[in-house]
Amino acid sequence: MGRKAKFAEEKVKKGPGKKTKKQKDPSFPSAIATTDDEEPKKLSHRQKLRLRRRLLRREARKQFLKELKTKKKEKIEAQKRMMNGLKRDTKTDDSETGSKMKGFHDDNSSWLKPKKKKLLPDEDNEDDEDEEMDVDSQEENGSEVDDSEMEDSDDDGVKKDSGFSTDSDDASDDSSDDQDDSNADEDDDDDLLPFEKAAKKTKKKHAKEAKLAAEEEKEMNADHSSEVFQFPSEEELQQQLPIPEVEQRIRDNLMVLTNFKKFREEGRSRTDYMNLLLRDLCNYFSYNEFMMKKILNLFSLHEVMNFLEASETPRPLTIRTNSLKTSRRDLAQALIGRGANVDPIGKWSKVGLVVFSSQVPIGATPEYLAGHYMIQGAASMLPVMALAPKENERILDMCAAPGGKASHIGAIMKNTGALFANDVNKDRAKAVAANFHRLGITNGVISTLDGRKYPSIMKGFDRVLVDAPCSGSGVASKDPSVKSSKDHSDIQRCFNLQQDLLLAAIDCTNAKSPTGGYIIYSTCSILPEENELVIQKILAKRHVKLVETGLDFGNEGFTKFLAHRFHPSMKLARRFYPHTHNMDGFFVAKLKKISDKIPTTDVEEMDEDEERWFMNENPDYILP
Ligand SMILES: C[S@@+](CC[C@H](N)C(=O)[O-])C[C@H]1O[C@@H](n2cnc3c(N)ncnc32)[C@H](O)[C@@H]1O
Repeated sequence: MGRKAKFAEEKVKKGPGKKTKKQKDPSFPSAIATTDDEEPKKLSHRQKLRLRRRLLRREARKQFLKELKTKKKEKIEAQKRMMNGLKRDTKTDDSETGSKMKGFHDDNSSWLKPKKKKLLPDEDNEDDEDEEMDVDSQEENGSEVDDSEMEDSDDDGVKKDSGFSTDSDDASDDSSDDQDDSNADEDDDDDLLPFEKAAKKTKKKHAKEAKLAAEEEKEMNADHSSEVFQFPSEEELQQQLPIPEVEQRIRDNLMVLTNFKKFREEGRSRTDYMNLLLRDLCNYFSYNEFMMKKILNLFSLHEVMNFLEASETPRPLTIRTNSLKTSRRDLAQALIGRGANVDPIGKWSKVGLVVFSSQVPIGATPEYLAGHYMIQGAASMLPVMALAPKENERILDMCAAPGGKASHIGAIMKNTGALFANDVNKDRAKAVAANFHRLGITNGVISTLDGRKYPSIMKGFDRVLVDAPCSGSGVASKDPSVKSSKDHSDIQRCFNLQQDLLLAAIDCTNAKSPTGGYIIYSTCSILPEENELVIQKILAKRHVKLVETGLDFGNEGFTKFLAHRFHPSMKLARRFYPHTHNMDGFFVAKLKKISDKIPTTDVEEMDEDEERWFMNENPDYILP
């Protein structure tokens, strides 16, 4: 039966029996310890907020766990695929030719995501992206996911709440509040019955919550305009800020620029803010103004940060299997046996491997010395894939040193036909010879001519690769000097040489080749002056057309840039970026030679256009 609760009136004690001495009065949860005449409790504003947060957290946790599960599954499947792929490699690696591949796909989206932590907030989905990146790296390290790593601060300011706290977390939160109250009022409440105590406590708690909610609302409605970024005074601008403060100013400035109407300071123009941003970005990332303006012109405000950040970190170490000597599967097994952690680059390449870690220097393994692989950036494999060499062809690599791409061409040709590897730099050409020797390329002819003179010496090639000398604006992570050493005249010099080399390459190509008649133009620069503009000029000067590269990923070439317009077929070219593809910045265009005819174009008009590009020594950027 149990004992009766003392609901209303105090009953006269009949004397303390054994049981009553032992047991305390029964207590009741606050929810039922109310009298009928009390109104049903409504949720306070704060309670509603908590409830909403709780639901959101629960939802986020569910979503996160789901993503984690999918990722794990994907990783396992990728590993299985890799092993299957590697099994297949033994049969197919040797037939690594463009003819069998219809296009090069990029299904390794996870690898293609740079893993660097973001410096500045994204416009949208920032949390999602960060989380994904964290998960990636955690998975890589094989560590368990720890909720505590996803903490966000609760706006009650009491404690840092786990991002995925459960109801019980909140309950404990509440109970700690209760604890405080009960301690304070303990003495006063001695005379009260337990349910009265509970009701009092609940009322107090609601009052406290109502107060907090009112404060919160007041805070929300408060005028925060004074907290918005204050544009620095002339005096402040003269001061050298510590780097963390420059970073903060970039953040704040970006916030103003992305919501200019709302946050701008009276009397300040967008140019003022952009100039400050330019100055701070140069300072923070160590660029000169010239290069930073070029970059600001290329990307949106949001993307520019991603590009700059990605250009600060090295790209993954990648190697290309030399299919003349081994298969990717055997190479992977050999390197794994030496303590390396390797994975295929992705579906788009049958020969590329990413080296995540290695206990031995990857440039000094017995396999390396035996010529089983070439250390080569992922992007460097793309121009050769676009070239799609065939066996028994005559192919020219006009700017070949140190021979990474030339040896790739040789391997695909299976040492048949003839491979002419040229480079004007005699010292660098020695590296081509050394690499050919190590990798077992036996169909190579090495020369050290100025590529511009090549057509006067030899012509009639089925395919020509022009991996042109360039500013290197896409490889700042490898060579940071590009950030501060290049100026207007360097870019113009590159443009002139690139144009001349490409013209010579076209003149060397046999338009009537039964198997080819193709020219690949590539650079490790992201500047349109060295890419689309070069192709645009060439389209007017030679009878060629742009064709598909066969690379199914990469951004399209520009058909317009600032006030300039390029040929619509320019979209067939491909652009690769460190922040988008986790590769060096690269440009690849494929041309088909139609005939030897030289088009008659209005040269004067073309020169004027060219002048417009290069006349301004310090071109202004367009405000995004
Ligand atoms: C981007 S690198 C080539 C990299 C090479 N394709 C590889 O994959 O290893 C450009 C090369 O062009 C060469 N070069 C510069 N001017 C040249 C010219 N006028 N004729 C031929 N080669 C030239 C440079 O010596 C440099 O080695």
